[in-house]
Amino acid sequence: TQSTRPQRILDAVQKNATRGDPRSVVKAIDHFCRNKEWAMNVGDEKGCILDSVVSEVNPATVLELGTYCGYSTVRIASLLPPHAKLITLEFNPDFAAIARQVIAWAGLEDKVQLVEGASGDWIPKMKEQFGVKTFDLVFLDHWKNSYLPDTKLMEECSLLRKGSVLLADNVICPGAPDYLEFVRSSPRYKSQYFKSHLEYTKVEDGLEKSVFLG
Ligand SMILES: O=C(NCCCCc1cc2ccncc2s1)c1cc(-c2ccc(F)cc2)cc(O)c1O
Ligand SMILES: [Mg+2]
Repeated sequence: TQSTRPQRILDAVQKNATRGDPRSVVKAIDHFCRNKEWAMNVGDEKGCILDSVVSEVNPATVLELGTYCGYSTVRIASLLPPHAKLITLEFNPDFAAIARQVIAWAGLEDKVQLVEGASGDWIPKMKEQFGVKTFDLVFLDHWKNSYLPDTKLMEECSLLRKGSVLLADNVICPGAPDYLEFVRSSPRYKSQYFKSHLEYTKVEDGLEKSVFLG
């Protein structure tokens, strides 16, 4: 039967990465997506910026919106302190099934809770379902036109505290113009743009880091 791209990414991980070695999982996916088939992982160039923000924040609680194959999930979880928790939401069940296996191959299943469903449904249930008070870091990498409504929803659900960091992928390509305008003009956020490139290409893209001021 015809395999899907996420399945081919998982195959590349299982063939080329070492079980329990997150860096080898990241390397295997980047090699596959750069040399065989493009895929919408945050990638190595923006991934380094992601790593530096995660290390700087040193979060105890992380929310990732948009898991895909688990590439950024593995990058983030591999940098978390012991007992820290990452909740990642994925809408597509086929992507979620592959991501679970990629996260397991990296040996990070104890740090990661993968939840299947839509961000708009799950954000209001975070506290009651997962005992989360607030998120120290949120990585936005899901539907680009959901970045802004979901950020407002997280505020309304008191999931952000003074100092919570939002890091958004793809603010240039495919783009999230309404979100960018909001976080850059709101007095409740301190925003900073990290210029980079669309994963595995020369096209401009970047990450927007926005600190919630409370
Ligand atoms: O759409 C992208 N990413 C979101 C996929 C949507 C998956 C979702 C997850 C989820 C979880 C919870 N609730 C709702 C949702 S919806 C995306 C697209 C490109 C791209 C760039 C240039 C192209 F020519 C073609 C694609 C690059 C990227 O880095 C992306 O992240
Ligand atoms: Mg992305």
